[in-house]
Amino acid sequence: FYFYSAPPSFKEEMLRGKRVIVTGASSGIGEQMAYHLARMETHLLLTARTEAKLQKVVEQCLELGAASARYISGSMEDPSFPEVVVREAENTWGGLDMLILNHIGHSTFNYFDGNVGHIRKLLETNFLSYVAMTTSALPMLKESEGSIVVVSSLAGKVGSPFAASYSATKFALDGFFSSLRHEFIMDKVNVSITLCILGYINTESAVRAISHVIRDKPAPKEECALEIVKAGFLRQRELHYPPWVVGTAVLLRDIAPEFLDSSIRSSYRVENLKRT
Ligand SMILES: NC(=O)C1=CN([C@@H]2O[C@H](COP(=O)(O)OP(=O)(O)OC[C@H]3O[C@@H](n4cnc5c(N)ncnc54)[C@H](OP(=O)(O)O)[C@@H]3O)[C@@H](O)[C@H]2O)C=CC1
Ligand SMILES: CC(C)CCC[C@@H](C)[C@H]1CC[C@H]2[C@@H]3C(=O)C=C4C[C@@H](O)CC[C@]4(C)[C@H]3CC[C@]12C
Repeated sequence: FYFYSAPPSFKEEMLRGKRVIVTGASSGIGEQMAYHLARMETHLLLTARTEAKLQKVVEQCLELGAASARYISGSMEDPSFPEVVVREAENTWGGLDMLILNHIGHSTFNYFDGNVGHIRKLLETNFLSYVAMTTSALPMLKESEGSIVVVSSLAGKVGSPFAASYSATKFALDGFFSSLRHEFIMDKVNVSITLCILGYINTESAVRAISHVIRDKPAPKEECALEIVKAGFLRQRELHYPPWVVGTAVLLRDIAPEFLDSSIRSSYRVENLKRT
């Protein structure tokens, strides 16, 4: 009840003129967040690797009413790229109100194949780049008393088969950002950190990866994106979306872990998984 009781009221006008970075904005949930933020008349800096897609998303954002919209393309697998993105925001706006960390590198949905090198790369993209962007953006966020939004997953709160590497990078986010939140509060740094715990969402890449193995119906990416933007702006500690699925799983994790584990295992159609 504590988590899902009605949050303080949110009005779209509240975000007008805010300066926001969205990573992984060329598709899926990141793209949808960009559209919501555009309608709310924010200034947007979008990033991902694929320039052609970013160009289209930026055009659409301008049509929807963004105060301004631009992109910078590059890979978060490159350890120097996070700082490049933040510099771009600094040079164009001279400040920043919200940092939305959402991108993920490619991972396959299957048995762990022993590829340690892949985990190392995935940690760079899914975890270290989040830390690096936060570090570079912190002076600007302190000044604006802004917000950091970290997009994670149910697989970052409970273990799930066939996503071991991915899950490790998402658990790392919880450890790092939940510690940092304590420090901000103790140090009177007024920058909020919102950790978003998402269940299965109907983005193209997720549906392609798991629809043959998981029976559950995915939740809509448009609504998911709006809930993330709202939670970040309202400076909520965590977002659980969809609330019922994620709320139940997180609760069961602590009071009935073996029951949760067996329900997770039985939600997979393992026979449809091709061993690689
Ligand atoms: N969909 C789901 O079921 C769930 C999603 N989530 C989380 O939601 C977030 C968004 O997921 P979703 O929208 O489904 O993902 P998508 O695959 O749709 O989008 C991923 C984004 O990241 C970008 N990206 C990929 N590789 C890199 C890279 N090396 N460097 C920089 N950017 C990169 C992609 O663009 P490009 O290829 O152009 O670089 C794209 O914009 C993720 O954090 C994910 O973990 C959590 C739980 C469930
Ligand atoms: C109570 C239980 C039934 C809940 C089980 C939840 C399971 C089914 C859900 C919760 C989070 C989901 C994963 C996720 O976060 C993101 C991705 C990345 C995408 O590119 C490929 C799919 C993948 C691995 C999802 C796979 C399915 C997961 C584990």
